[in-house]
Amino acid sequence: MKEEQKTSHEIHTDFSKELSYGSYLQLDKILSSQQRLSDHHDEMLFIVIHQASELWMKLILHELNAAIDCIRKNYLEPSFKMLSRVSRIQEQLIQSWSVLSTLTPAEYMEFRDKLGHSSGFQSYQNRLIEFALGQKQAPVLSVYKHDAELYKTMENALQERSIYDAAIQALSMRGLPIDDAALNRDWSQSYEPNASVEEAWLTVYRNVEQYWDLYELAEKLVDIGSKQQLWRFNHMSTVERIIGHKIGTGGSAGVSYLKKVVDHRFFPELWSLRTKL
Ligand code: HEM
Ligand SMILES: N[C@@H](CC(=O)c1ccccc1NC=O)C(=O)O
Repeated sequence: MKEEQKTSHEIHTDFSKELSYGSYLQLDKILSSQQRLSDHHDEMLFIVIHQASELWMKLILHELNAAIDCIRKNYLEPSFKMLSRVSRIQEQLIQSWSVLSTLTPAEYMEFRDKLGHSSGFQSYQNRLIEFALGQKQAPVLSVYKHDAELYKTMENALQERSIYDAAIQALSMRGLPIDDAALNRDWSQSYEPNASVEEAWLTVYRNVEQYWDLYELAEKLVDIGSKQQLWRFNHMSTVERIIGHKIGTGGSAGVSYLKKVVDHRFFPELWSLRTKL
């Protein structure tokens, strides 16, 4: 005789000793971390958007750092999957501006004064992503000087090779001539464009059948660099929509500062080569 069908409810009823959904995901911690400083309804949106963004940034860093390790070992193929994932996460982050733009200036002004001098400028995960993508700015570390452990972590991250430094090393490992200045440099400094690097990428783009993997790497970097700029642009325009040209809580000029940030280009030769093709 056929065994009587059990409903999904009957299969597991005693969860008391087992790992549960909530304990595995530590939802007690995550879902008790939305503490509003005002009793204004819209502050919840503000907190959740930031927390969700920081979680996605955590995953971006996890993927980017693993991709850098792969590229440095010349395992380009495995890095592609991670870099594609980074790109998709960036799309999620870009989408979050659409949710935040439902916050009107009047709603934000209800609780903005509670934020004091705190600001996204202090997001260390955002700085770690910028460092991993090659935008090294030592002065931004000064905001962490009151936290010795974090300061040390950030100083160490500043000294690490970026994904672009790893890609340039991969060009060299493939026999493409690269100036020593681009291969052995002070990694804590932002990368300066170099003619030999542009020439090497041009060789890759002109001979794709011979350098297919480097070509794919380059295009993945362009995807990530342009999405990072798109995130910055959408941040700037959402901020303008919400606070106009008020100065920032972090002490910057606000939107005019954010406009300058948008101008920064990651992976410069991957852009300059396009005019020469
Ligand atoms: C009402 C919403 C928001 C406003 C009005 C706003 C405003 C600003 C302003 C004015 C700055 C410049 C620094 C300062 O003087 O404070 C800034 C920086 C920043 N914000 Fe926001 N922001 C908002 C939402 C967000 C969200 C949702 C994120 C996501 C994590 C974010 C991340 C950042 C980051 C990373 C910076 C540093 C940018 C840089 O220095 O390159 N912001 N924001
Ligand atoms: N800089 C913003 C404040 C702000 O947006 C903010 C404050 C605390 C935590 C995260 C923030 N988000 C991004 O900058 C402002 O000037 O209104």
